[in-house]
Amino acid sequence: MLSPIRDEAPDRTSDENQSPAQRPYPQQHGSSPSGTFISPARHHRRIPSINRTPVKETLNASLEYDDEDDSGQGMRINQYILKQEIGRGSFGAVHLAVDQQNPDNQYAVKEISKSRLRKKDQANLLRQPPGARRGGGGFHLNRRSVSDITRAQELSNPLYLIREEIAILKKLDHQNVVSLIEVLDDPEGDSFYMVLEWCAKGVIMKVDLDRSADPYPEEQCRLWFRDMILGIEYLHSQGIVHRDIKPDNLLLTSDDVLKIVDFGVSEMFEKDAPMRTAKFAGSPAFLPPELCKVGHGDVDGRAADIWSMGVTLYCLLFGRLPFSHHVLVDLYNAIQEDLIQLPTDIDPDLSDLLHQLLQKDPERRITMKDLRNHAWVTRSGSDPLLSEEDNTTEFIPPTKDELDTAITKSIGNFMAVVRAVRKLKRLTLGRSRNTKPTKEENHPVRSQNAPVDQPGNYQQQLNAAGVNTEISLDGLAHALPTIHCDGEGLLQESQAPSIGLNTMDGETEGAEEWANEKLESHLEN
Ligand SMILES: Nc1ncnc2c1ncn2[C@@H]1O[C@H](COP(=O)(O)OP(=O)(O)OP(=O)(O)O)[C@@H](O)[C@H]1O
Repeated sequence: MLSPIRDEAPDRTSDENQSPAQRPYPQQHGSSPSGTFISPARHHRRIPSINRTPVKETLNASLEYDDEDDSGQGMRINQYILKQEIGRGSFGAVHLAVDQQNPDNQYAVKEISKSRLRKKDQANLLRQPPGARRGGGGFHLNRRSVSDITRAQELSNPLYLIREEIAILKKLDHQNVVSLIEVLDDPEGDSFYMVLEWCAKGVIMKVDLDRSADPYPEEQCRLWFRDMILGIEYLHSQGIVHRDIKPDNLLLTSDDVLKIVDFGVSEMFEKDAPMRTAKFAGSPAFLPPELCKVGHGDVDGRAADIWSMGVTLYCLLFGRLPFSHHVLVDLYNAIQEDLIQLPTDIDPDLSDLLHQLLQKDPERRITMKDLRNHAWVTRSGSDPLLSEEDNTTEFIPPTKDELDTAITKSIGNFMAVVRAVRKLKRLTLGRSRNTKPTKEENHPVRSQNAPVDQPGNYQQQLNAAGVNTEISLDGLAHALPTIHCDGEGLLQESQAPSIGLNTMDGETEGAEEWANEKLESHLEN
């Protein structure tokens, strides 16, 4: 049941009489003010992350000061040159960084002070009953007892202090969740560093108890809310409850893709576990009513995230918090008891959604399944989101279109070679285009009699056969080492990453089989 809507408009700091949709679009957020928003491709199919490689852990990083650097910072951690500071969290600064070898590659490098982390760790420890978990980050990993963890482990590897956050980020691979690239420890210093995917437009909105912001147009909010749904649905499917969803933890890339960040208070559960938790964590203004009660006991972590999504959506739409009091007790009371205020001219679908998200009773709050199909989210069904199954699946095989349109240069090269192999076989075997080759012939590069096994020879053979391969020598040299002709298979596992296969499932395992299948179907077509 919907809670009643108050007639008065919310108290805003500016443009009191305008509905959010009428307000001027805040240019600093960088999208078209007036254009019709078209639901982006990522809402209709999962885009595999092209450059996803396993997260590196570097325990012997060195911090160098470069006196000649004119960026104002003059610092380098291994290959990362630190540029300007872009923000500050409770454990240190965040810098824009570039790769020394390839300055076009930009990253966000988050510094984490070991001493501050240890202090927080100890404070947490003191607050917990005997036998409870220890360790940093505030996680509750798999709800297992970790009493066997020794101080020696912590001392031997300081990354241990944020092991759960690293574990979570390592596990995740989704277009709406920030990627962790590397974690580095400088054994000589007080800091370690997390190298994250760079989100050029930064925090989506700065709003808190003391601050309001320019609201976004409703359609822009709908698109970002859809990103949020996909990201959080994926997290939940991985057994992760974020626990701190708020505009501060949503960043935008240069092309306006929303990324969820900061897993500092997240909890990870066994897959398919009920995800219930008694932990009190998150930012007060975004806490659900069930966590604002004294002695609240276990609550459903997913429903808690959904409430915070509601508060966040409210902020994006109206530029202010729905419940706002400086005294914590008053804030918690308001969250538990006050009705939300909405403008009278609001789209009824949006009003319905906000009431369902900010439903005080977690048992009656909208579920993710209903949320993804809600009329406001899908424009009454005319703009559906990609299916839950596609969104939460671990391994996304590329579509034929994705392969053929050469998502990456190297996949393009690979497919060009496949086409060339096919042409060459047809010519050397004197087969017509329509004759179906035998199975043995169908695997030219696997065949014992394959024409060549060296890139140079191969090029010669192609040329001798008069094949116009459309492949530059560079391309061939790049792609061919991934193919060998000894009857063992198509790809040398170690080289699979060079054609981007590891990006399909985060590992090279299965790449050979995948490539064989792809080649086979290409040869048959
Ligand atoms: N990947 C990123 N890309 C771009 N900017 C980032 C990125 N990560 C963080 N930032 C910027 O740095 C600021 C601080 O981030 P950080 O995660 O340290 O702070 P925080 O969210 O307050 O964290 P904490 O909970 O640790 O205090 C963010 O508000 C944001 O402006």
